[in-house]
Amino acid sequence: MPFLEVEGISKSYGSTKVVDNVSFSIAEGETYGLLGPNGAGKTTTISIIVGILQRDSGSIRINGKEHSVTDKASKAHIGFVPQQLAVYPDLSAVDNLRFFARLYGLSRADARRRSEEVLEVIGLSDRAGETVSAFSGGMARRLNIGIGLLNRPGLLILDEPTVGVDPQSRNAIFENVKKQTGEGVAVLYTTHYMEEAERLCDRVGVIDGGQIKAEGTQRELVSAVGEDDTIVLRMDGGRESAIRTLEALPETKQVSGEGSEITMLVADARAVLPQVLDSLTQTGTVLRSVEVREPDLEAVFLHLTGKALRD
Ligand SMILES: Nc1ncnc2c1ncn2[C@@H]1O[C@H](COP(=O)(O)OP(=O)(O)OP(=O)(O)O)[C@@H](O)[C@H]1O
Repeated sequence: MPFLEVEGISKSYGSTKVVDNVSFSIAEGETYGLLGPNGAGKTTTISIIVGILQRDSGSIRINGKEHSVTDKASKAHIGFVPQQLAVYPDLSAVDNLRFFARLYGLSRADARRRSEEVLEVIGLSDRAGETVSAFSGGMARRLNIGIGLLNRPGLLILDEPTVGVDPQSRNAIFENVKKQTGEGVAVLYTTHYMEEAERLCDRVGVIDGGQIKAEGTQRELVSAVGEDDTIVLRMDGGRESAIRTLEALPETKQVSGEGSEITMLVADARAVLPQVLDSLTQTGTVLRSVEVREPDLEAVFLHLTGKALRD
């Protein structure tokens, strides 16, 4: 049973549908990415799940039960890290955590204990007493994530958590997310960065104009849109005979050569690579290098929406 089940949620402003019949589910320990450009409807979808906004229709189940934002137990399943920083700049990191832990209803002693644990998780234990206004953007964002972890949520929702963050903090954020999924937390992660969706998410929902256009693992999405893989082979000589060998393989869609390089298109490079290497070895071709290029989510997005993912 999935931990989060979103079914057919919609939201309109006036006559504009900004979330249009969106459905997806996330299992325990799974990271699900909502990938789409600015204005696609990611924040609105999240705001509905968190309860900041009301949906016009659709249903949400968490841990098998109808999710109601007025139900404390239901809300306690969710840890939410908003796009905008929601920390007090004049307080220290530890005081921020203790304050929010008390807001979540933890006793004073539990709030202290949990704040120390969370500082450890987000890697800020040695900066705990420093005022947040002295933090870098990335450190403040890690603290923001820490607040989302205080109540040990089963579902962690992060809205574009790496925007404007330095590479080191970005990696720390990724590690935090992986640590959480390792402990069984279901993660909903929105981004307009294809690389993040590819690196972090088990499954991705491609969202545009309020609609989920396609969903699956990167591999599934790429094969669904029918983009071919490319294999680039470099060799010292014998290019023409190698091309003839490769053209004879049943899986080959296209082969072309230039200089010491051969480029071939196939549906699934990983599946045919052993055969490609075998047949070239048999005909005496000496390879210098082999490179496999699989189509990325950018190509998928372009294919599905007719536009680029980037701003
Ligand atoms: N209160 C509102 N009134 C009218 N339109 C709104 C309102 N809030 C959001 N929208 C519109 O809804 C659409 C979806 O916005 P949303 O913030 O969910 O997108 P997003 O994918 O999260 O993008 P971003 O990363 O820029 O936040 C946008 O076209 C936005 O202009």
